[in-house]
Amino acid sequence: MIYTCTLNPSVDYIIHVEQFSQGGLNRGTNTAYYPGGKGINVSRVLQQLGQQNTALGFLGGFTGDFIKKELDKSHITHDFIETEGPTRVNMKLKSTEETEINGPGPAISVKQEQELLQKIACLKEGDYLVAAGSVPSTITPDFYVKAAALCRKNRVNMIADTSSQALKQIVGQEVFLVKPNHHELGELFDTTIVNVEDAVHYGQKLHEQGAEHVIISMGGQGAVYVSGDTYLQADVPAGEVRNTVGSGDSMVAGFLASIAAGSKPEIAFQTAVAAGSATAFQDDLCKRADVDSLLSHVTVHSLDKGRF
Ligand SMILES: Nc1ncnc2c1ncn2[C@@H]1O[C@H](COP(=O)(O)OP(=O)(O)O)[C@@H](O)[C@H]1O
Ligand SMILES: O=P(O)(O)OC[C@H]1O[C@](O)(COP(=O)(O)O)[C@@H](O)[C@@H]1O
Repeated sequence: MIYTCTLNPSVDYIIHVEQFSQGGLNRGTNTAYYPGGKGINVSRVLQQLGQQNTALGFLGGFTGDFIKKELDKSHITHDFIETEGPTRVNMKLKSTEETEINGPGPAISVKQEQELLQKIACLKEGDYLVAAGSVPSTITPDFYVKAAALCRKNRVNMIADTSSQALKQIVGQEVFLVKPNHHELGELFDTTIVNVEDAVHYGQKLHEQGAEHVIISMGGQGAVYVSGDTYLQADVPAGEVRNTVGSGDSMVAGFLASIAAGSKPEIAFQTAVAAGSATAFQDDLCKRADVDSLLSHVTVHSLDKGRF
């Protein structure tokens, strides 16, 4: 069984403004609301790709109700812990540039945090837990480390997609997959990742420190995969980019859906890139048909390990 865990979900509010003027009155041309937060995005794409899963985490208020209704509409099982305050609204402003404003999210009590850890402690051998997104400031900063310890104890495959301090803490833990983007990877090692060589070099370090599979996404420059003796690089297919919010989450879902269906890592990586790009090429997250039609346009090359 696959579980996703979103500590700080969001309603993603997309607003298009033709010429954004800072400090002025701006009127949007079109708007949309999507259930968001990294784990929830992974749940939605997994469902599209035929993998039933359960979404865990914290939700509250009218925004939390919206997310639950949307998940119900998509037939995604969920088991959230209710917060008193409302789930945040993250604004994604589309103008000549993409600007994101992600809120802090509601307060979470120690009791609520314990409740979630108890749910994670009940997962069974062979299950997958996708722990994705930022850790709210009101819970213990090492929440993902605690989750990783429970997963290791119960032989649950943990996937971590996070950034900043939470990513730093997960390094050194035995996890199934980590998927930083190249900015997050650079921040982690206090460097700048400019090319595939850099991505492989630092990806290797994550693998050596406990991550079985490592994917480094590089936006329009494609992605790199590192595990054992397998080093792969993929280019992105051609297409018109409409909205990259959720592309990274779609990659995680693409990889996991493919692995859970019994594919080899090469195919799972190709599916991951197809799913990431399929999301980038439309307003909402990708649909199964989009991923299927992009798959053959994603070229995956083996990289010679001796080069690194
Ligand atoms: N400009 C783009 N063109 C095509 N695909 C893209 C583009 N930007 C992102 N993607 C797809 O989405 C994946 C994840 O994007 P990235 O921005 O690196 O992740 P994140 O959303 O985690 O920051 C990429 O590997 C690629 O497959
Ligand atoms: O938990 P964080 O880091 O604030 O991120 C939450 C945001 O990330 C998203 O999950 C999108 O993530 P990606 O673009 O990295 O795939 C949005 O849905 C949400 O608004």
